Amino acid sequence: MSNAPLVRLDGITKRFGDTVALSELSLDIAEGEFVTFLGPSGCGKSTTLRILGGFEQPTNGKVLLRGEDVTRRPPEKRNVNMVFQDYALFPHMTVRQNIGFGLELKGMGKTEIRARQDEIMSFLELDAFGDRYPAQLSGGQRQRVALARALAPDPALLLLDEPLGALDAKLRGQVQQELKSIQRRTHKTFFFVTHDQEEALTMSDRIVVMNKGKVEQDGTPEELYFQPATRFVAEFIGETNLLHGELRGTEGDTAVMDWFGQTLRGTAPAGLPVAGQPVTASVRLERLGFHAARPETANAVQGRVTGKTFLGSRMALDIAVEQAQGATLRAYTDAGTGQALSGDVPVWIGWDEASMAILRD
Ligand SMILES: Nc1ncnc2c1ncn2[C@@H]1O[C@H](COP(=O)(O)OP(=O)(O)OP(=O)(O)O)[C@@H](O)[C@H]1O
Repeated sequence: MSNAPLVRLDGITKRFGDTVALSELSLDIAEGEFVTFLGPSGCGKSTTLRILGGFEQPTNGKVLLRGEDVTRRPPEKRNVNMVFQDYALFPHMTVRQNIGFGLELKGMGKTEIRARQDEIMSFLELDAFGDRYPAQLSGGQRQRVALARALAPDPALLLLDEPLGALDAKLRGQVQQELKSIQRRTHKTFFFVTHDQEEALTMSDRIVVMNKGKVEQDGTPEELYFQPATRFVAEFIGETNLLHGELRGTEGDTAVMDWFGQTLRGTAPAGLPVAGQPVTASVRLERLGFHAARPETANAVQGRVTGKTFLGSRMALDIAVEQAQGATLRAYTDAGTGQALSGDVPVWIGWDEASMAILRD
């Protein structure tokens, strides 16, 4: 069984009465991965986490840990630990006691517990807070104690349910970096749940985008951002241009589409509709380039700047593409280029094939 993935979810369906929270979800997680489950409210993220943790039973399907079926095994017998959004620290226990709690449950001896508490407090820079109670800590420190308590028993898998939700924006960014660095240093497998796409892009090795109880797309942050397979993913992650047109055909990984009389080339996911059908393409704002003359890029159209938004280090431009019946594009450019472009003179806009993903609906 040594080749088995750390976690395998095998055809998990979960129903609550008439609600289908998860529908035949299958997923492997390798040892040491930082996997983020991303999706809108109600898509089944917490339910998946609860099933992995043993707090909930699936209606159908299996949960395997290192190849072993643990579907019916209670949480304390799984070697999996969870960090909750509200941390769930014991208010009447000190930091040291909170960290020791899981170790006592495991039946560790006093000396061993003390050594492990010291080790984990030093690792997470909590040494100075051992005798404090949760109420005497800042939000970020409490978050670290929750993490220390969950890591102390050395679980094979750590489940994190929106653990940064209670932190303000500035602290959140800092704790994101910390959490990522802790994951790297411990080589632990983190399964992180969030509905915040930016957080997912920043922290993860791999993102699983969920929609209505199903996996919408599973890939690296770069793949999901630049090669979204579906319209849902393209719109959920970052800002994008959606170009509505008609599919001309596919040649290997390339798809050719007609966009109001303009022929455009992009990357094609598996399962595209047949030629002649309406399709949507996604191209990110920062992938559009401005040129005085027609560029050599696979895609080039002429347009006029109709609006400018100053964003500090860069500028967002709205462009009307006259050759495409006035359809609009939005692009980011540096502030200097943005300022120099006038709405009176048409400008060429170019982007390459790899920058545009043709989407499945
Ligand atoms: N105990 C329950 N009883 C009935 N329905 C439930 C229960 N738990 C979850 N659901 C339903 O299952 C679906 C998935 O819920 P889940 O909590 O997994 O979503 P989520 O993606 O974690 O959402 P959020 O981001 O809001 O936490 C929802 O429609 C929810 O209403």
